[in-house]
Amino acid sequence: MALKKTLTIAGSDTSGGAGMQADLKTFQEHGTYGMVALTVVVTMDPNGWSHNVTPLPTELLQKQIDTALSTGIDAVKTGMLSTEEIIRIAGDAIAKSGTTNVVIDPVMICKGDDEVLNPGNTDAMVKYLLPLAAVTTPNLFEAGQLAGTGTPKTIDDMKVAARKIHELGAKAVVIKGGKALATEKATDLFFDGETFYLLESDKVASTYNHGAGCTFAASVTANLANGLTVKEAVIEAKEFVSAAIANGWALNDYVGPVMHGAKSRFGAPEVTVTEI
Ligand SMILES: Nc1ncnc2c1ncn2[C@@H]1O[C@H](COP(=O)(O)OP(=O)(O)O)[C@@H](O)[C@H]1O
Ligand SMILES: Cc1ncc(COP(=O)(O)O)c(C=O)c1O
Ligand SMILES: [Mg+2]
Repeated sequence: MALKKTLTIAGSDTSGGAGMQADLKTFQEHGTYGMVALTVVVTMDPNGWSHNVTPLPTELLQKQIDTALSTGIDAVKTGMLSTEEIIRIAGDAIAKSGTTNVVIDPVMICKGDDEVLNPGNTDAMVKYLLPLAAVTTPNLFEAGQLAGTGTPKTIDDMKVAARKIHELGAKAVVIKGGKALATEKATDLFFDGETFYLLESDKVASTYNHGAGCTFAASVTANLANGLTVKEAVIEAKEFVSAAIANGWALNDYVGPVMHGAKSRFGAPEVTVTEI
């Protein structure tokens, strides 16, 4: 039986919760065939868990992309890209990929680490990636950077940022309020270019949410490959990640990854969708 082919152009989170590890686990859970073009390797200091990001040579990234694209892919996502050159290479790859199922997760920051990867990358993402996006999935901070509005603090701020990001070329936008937004529920704003929707689920009190953003975007990607509409894809992804967060666990004293396979094992918390 032929499977839908999903590619992630992303970094390796050696601790396994985020990055391409989250993407592959999520692709598998959605019944798609996962492939990786690796951009950077993230390692952690065993004493204190601070992150170290090591880029791979760009020629090697290009060879991986050529390999994966030659198979004919059904959907592609981007994750941690780290330099302007890598962002440009990813943009060229997506333009050549032959699929419009393109999910741009504009990773600029890792949870628990305050350091912005490379502030100059925002311009490159706007130039090379947003115009190709069927959907982009910034968190609050990333949405503020892309839109140039500063970090949204309210749903109205999120609407303004989503509209700007849509004007920059992304066909649809999900701004993840997550636990940072001061709302009772875990609230994300979905904008399809015409209508705004709130996607809400119960906020999980746990801090074991490492990899939530990658898991959400990978879920959207696999859903698009499987033929869902963008709206259907983001709603299922919200269910998928809510289940993963609700079952997050402690890997060690420093980090708690989400449980990528939770939805199929334990079911998903309820997600409500409200047009606003
Ligand atoms: N504590 C939480 N409880 C329930 N859902 C959450 C929680 N934190 C984040 N989410 C959801 O997880 C998804 C990823 O969001 P977020 O963690 O903000 O992204 P990122 O990892 O990119 O910063 C979103 O759908 C968000 O609403
Ligand atoms: C390789 C890599 N990609 C992406 C991320 C972003 O992860 P999140 O899903 O928590 O936004 C991280 C964070 O550690 C990472 O190491
Ligand atoms: Mg993220």
